[in-house]
Amino acid sequence: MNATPTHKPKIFRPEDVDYERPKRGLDEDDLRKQPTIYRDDMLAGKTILITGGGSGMGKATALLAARLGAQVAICGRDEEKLQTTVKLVKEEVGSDVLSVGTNIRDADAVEALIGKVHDHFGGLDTLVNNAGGQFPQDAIDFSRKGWLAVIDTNLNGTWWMMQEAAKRWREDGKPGNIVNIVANVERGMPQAAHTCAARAGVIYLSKTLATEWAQWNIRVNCIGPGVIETEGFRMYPEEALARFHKANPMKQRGNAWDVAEMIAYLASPAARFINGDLIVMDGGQAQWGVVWPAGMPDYFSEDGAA
Ligand SMILES: CCCCCCCCCCC/C=C/C(=O)SCCNC(=O)CCNC(=O)[C@H](O)C(C)(C)COP(=O)(O)OP(=O)(O)OC[C@H]1O[C@@H](n2cnc3c(N)ncnc32)[C@H](O)[C@@H]1OP(=O)(O)O
Ligand SMILES: NC(=O)C1=CN([C@@H]2O[C@H](COP(=O)(O)OP(=O)(O)OC[C@H]3O[C@@H](n4cnc5c(N)ncnc54)[C@H](OP(=O)(O)O)[C@@H]3O)[C@@H](O)[C@H]2O)C=CC1
Repeated sequence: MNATPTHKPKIFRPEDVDYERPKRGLDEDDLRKQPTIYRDDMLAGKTILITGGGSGMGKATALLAARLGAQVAICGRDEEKLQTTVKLVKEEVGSDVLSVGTNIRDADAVEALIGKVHDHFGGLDTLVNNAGGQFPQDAIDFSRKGWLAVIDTNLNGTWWMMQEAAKRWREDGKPGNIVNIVANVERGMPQAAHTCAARAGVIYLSKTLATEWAQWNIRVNCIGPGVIETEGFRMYPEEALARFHKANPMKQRGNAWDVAEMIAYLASPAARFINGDLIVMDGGQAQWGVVWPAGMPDYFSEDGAA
């Protein structure tokens, strides 16, 4: 007997995104006002490369790192978004950000990017793999192209970045530091199975490389954000957004600055003995509940089919 589908989630596609919706997360005015506990020369003399630096957590990290004295490089696919970060940092800190349009899925482009950062700054200290994304959908309905797009971006793209950065560190005999932004996947992620698979891959890749690459003084760690309100939220339906924060016992959303401050810590000398770790920033969500970003199927509701 065929089960009758009772659950028809509204899936937002990029063309459905309404950019006139209320702002999501910290805007530039908010970012300018964020305080930091760190000393203002904490990252002086360090070079940091942030993928996906044109928005959300990547943009917040670029600004914070520049404020702490780092030389900053960013990449992403959308030149317009990248330029908003370049301008923000210039206005706030006065320093120039190196911006290189790059699709991290393209291994040749990634190799060129790492080369440009080395040529421009004379080296790289910390790589932040923040670029990524997915769309909420029941796994059974994923198209092949959709599955491949998410795996290629979040797993393969992150790997190309890690490998190219590490090759240069090994060649130059310089220490290296990698921070991978993943997600809170320990209980699985219904309606985000593609990203869950990719992020779990990155976490265990990172744990493995933390050992394999320790001989070259390269550290590898991950940050697993829970619900962090950013521009990326515009991809989700309002009904889902109204529920996201209820999936953690604090009943709050994190913000891009929370994550930026953790990244800055991992980029600092204070983190020199942290390696192969996953730092979860989810307000306790892992112990509390799961999110259904495209709507919970009736089966799971209290009076749903048993
Ligand atoms: C890690 C959180 C998981 C969420 C679940 C828990 C919810 C907790 C709350 C936290 C919310 C978290 C939010 C974020 O992570 S926001 C920050 C990240 N930003 C994004 O995710 C940006 C939006 N996503 C994308 O840009 C795309 O999804 C993608 C990552 C796939 C980009 O790939 P590409 O550039 O190649 O995109 P295309 O448009 O060409 O699509 C390729 C194929 O992918 C399929 N697809 C794409 N979008 C959808 C959709 N909305 N619904 C169904 N299928 C989709 C499709 O097959 C595309 O091919 P076609 O267009 O030819 O059909
Ligand atoms: N916000 C949240 O609650 C959570 C977010 N995350 C993850 O954290 C990271 C940052 O997310 P957030 O700041 O919220 O969202 P954003 O959508 O603002 O940031 C994602 C960035 O990734 C870049 N990007 C995506 N695909 C590629 C690609 N193929 N090549 C280069 N750059 C790419 C985008 O830039 P462009 O469009 O220019 O290519 C964009 O700037 C993402 O990996 C996200 O999935 C994880 C858990 C929860």
